[in-house]
Amino acid sequence: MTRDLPIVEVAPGVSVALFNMLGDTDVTEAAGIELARLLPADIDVLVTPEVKALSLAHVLSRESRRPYIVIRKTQKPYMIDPVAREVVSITTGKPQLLVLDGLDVSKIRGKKVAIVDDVVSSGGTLASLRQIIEEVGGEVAAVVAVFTEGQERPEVTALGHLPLFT
Ligand SMILES: Nc1ncnc2[nH]cnc12
Repeated sequence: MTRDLPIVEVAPGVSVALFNMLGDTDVTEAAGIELARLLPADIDVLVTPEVKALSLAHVLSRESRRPYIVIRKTQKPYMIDPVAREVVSITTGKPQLLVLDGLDVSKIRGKKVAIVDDVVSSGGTLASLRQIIEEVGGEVAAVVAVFTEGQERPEVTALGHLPLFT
């Protein structure tokens, strides 16, 4: 399976080969099935940030038979005691929020968690996700992504690596 990735400038002097799985059923299915094979057997729950990795988390959940929790980018009125962290992501450039609904805390506390993302690049999102998960008593036992980008990330289980153009 091949895709041509457009080179997009996301900040002055920083360009990425943009990988957007949203709406790409074939890539999402293939990547989810492959990553499910690489998932450690003792993982209890998957945690994913909205929105680009959401359908990947669905496939991983189905394949691994583990539930998944979505960390939102905005706080919703229906959330109970939300846990929030600010993050600066490479593709947005602006500070954004990551918010865990308090209702999901009990699904993470005391559990072995795998973080699921599409691309791990600067690691900003990953660091904030870790903080939220650890703050509510979860253990991050794996990080899985379709691609790492830029620097090498031995702690991330990925299917490939993308260059960062600086
Ligand atoms: N190359 C990329 N494509 C999509 N999202 C990204 N986030 C960071 N790098 C990215």
